[in-house]
Amino acid sequence: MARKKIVAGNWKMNKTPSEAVALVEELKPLVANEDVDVVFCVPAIDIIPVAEAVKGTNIQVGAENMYFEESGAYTGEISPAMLTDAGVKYVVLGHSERREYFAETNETVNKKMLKAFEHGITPIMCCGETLEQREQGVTMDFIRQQVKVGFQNVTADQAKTAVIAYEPIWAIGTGKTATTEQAEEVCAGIRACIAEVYDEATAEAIRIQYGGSVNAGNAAELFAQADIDGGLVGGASLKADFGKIVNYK
Ligand SMILES: O=C(CO)COP(=O)(O)O
Repeated sequence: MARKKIVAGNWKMNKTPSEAVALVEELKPLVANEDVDVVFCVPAIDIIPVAEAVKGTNIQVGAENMYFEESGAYTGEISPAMLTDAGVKYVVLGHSERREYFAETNETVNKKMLKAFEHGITPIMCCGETLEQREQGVTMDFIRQQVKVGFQNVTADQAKTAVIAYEPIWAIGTGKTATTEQAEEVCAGIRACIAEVYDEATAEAIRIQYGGSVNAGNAAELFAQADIDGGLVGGASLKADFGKIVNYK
């Protein structure tokens, strides 16, 4: 069975609540496409107004991070129950920016993965190599470790519903997209890794996105690859171009 494509915008630290609502209103008609899962992953403070603004549309709301405890003395953090109560269906975990600036590790990503599943939130787990790692020829070793540790104790049934985003760090926000061949090669490698950890059925079901300078011009070719099931889009998710990416065909 063909996997349904999933195109998610990662707004990062952009848009105040009122700007967020205005952007949703602008994008709503442009992203109407029932053949694709469309997700807006937005800053925590924008989640409630965005959830309200997307009511009655095909757009799902995602968070950009989440903590792995239920509640308590964790000043500044957001719990899984807070997200689900606000209508969140997806959460981006382990984005390279969180790994670089906020000390996220494979182990904390794994704890968050387990919590997300427990609460019925679909994780979009990010992985990806640095330029140095690519040049050293260790891309797949590094990514396999991110995936294997990130999925520790995740069941096959849970893994089947998960999303993995392959985002080469050197392609994020740089305008430098991985070539279609490079992107497909790694996404196929991630699927093979899932097949090893679980089984073929899980590898066939899991959705793998490419992220890193996806735009209206390159989406169609990237999403046509056998192992690329959509995209995680940064910069281009904040403008009308996102509609063209969702309607890439
Ligand atoms: O980090 C990304 C999405 O999570 C990619 O960002 P850009 O699309 O701006 O390169």
